[in-house]
Amino acid sequence: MDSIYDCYTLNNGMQIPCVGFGTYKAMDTDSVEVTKCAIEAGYRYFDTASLYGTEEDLGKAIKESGIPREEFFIVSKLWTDEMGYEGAKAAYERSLKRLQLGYLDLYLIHWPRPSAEYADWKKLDVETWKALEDLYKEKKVRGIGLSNFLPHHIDNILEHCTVKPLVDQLELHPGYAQETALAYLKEHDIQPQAWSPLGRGGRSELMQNPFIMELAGKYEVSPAQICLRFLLQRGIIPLPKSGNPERMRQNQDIFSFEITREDMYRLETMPQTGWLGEHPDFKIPDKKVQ
Ligand SMILES: NC(=O)C1=CN([C@@H]2O[C@H](COP(=O)(O)OP(=O)(O)OC[C@H]3O[C@@H](n4cnc5c(N)ncnc54)[C@H](OP(=O)(O)O)[C@@H]3O)[C@@H](O)[C@H]2O)C=CC1
Ligand SMILES: O=C1CO[C@H](CO)[C@@H](O)[C@@H]1O
Repeated sequence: MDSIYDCYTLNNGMQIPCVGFGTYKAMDTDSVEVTKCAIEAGYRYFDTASLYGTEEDLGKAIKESGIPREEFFIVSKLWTDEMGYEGAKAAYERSLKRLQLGYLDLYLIHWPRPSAEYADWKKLDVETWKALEDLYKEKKVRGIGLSNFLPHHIDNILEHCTVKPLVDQLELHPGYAQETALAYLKEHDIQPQAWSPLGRGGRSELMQNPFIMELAGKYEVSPAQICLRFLLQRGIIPLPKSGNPERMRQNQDIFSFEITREDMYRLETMPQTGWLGEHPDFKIPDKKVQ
């Protein structure tokens, strides 16, 4: 991988860029401007969701960029209150409408269950997946996948599917390595993607971790670049978000250095902070908590 334009090949033969741009909280600033800025910085892969409230502005920025649609890789996700066969199909149409696009490159189920107490999640997941399979078979979407699905959730999908998931988007960073989930994804040829790859950045625990800071000094890069390069070298697609042009640039400047095997091992085995966001079985986000 030499640049953010380089791609992995997914299990259906489709190409996916090795770095994406996250749009959650892009609404905190002017998200059309933020997205335009990210496009100018070179990003073409954008991650959104019906939850984020960024689909309309992302669509607007794409349109106004004048860059052909095919040069972008656009991913959205259906929220927990849009699950079920009919719910998922209708949600896809709403996302397309907000984005003003004719198709998405990937459409994902955002969470495997609507709440920790929701007992019948297996049935709901399969019904939702069937809708995504039909969208895929009808060629309305280029690819379909999962988000926040752990091995036991994916087992259920694999038992009932006719189309295999292409990707799974998980919280992944050096403080939360998720080895078991990653080994499972590798075994099943499902591409891992990292949400909150910077551990939510800013002055977070991860950005101030002494070992990450030591490596940043050694490689003459920032702590954020260490986190992103670490994911890249593990074959994981990071989806960093930034509203700041300098940090947008910095987050894609991760191809001119290589973390040694020894330092990779130290990063892989560093003390874990655990999950910072939510856990797919214990702490499920509420749509109102944005
Ligand atoms: N599937 C899912 O359930 C989830 C998916 N996601 C996706 O993943 C994306 C990224 O995750 P997110 O939670 O936003 O967290 P990130 O780990 O990407 O961190 C974003 C924060 O880091 C700051 N930041 C960005 N670049 C740098 C840098 N170089 N140095 C220091 N700080 C920096 C940003 O501030 P600033 O803007 O000021 O630069 C922002 O506050 C989301 O936008 C979304 O698309 C996220 C959560 C859950
Ligand atoms: O995608 C997402 C963005 O972050 C939110 C807050 O952690 C999550 O709930 C959601 O899944």
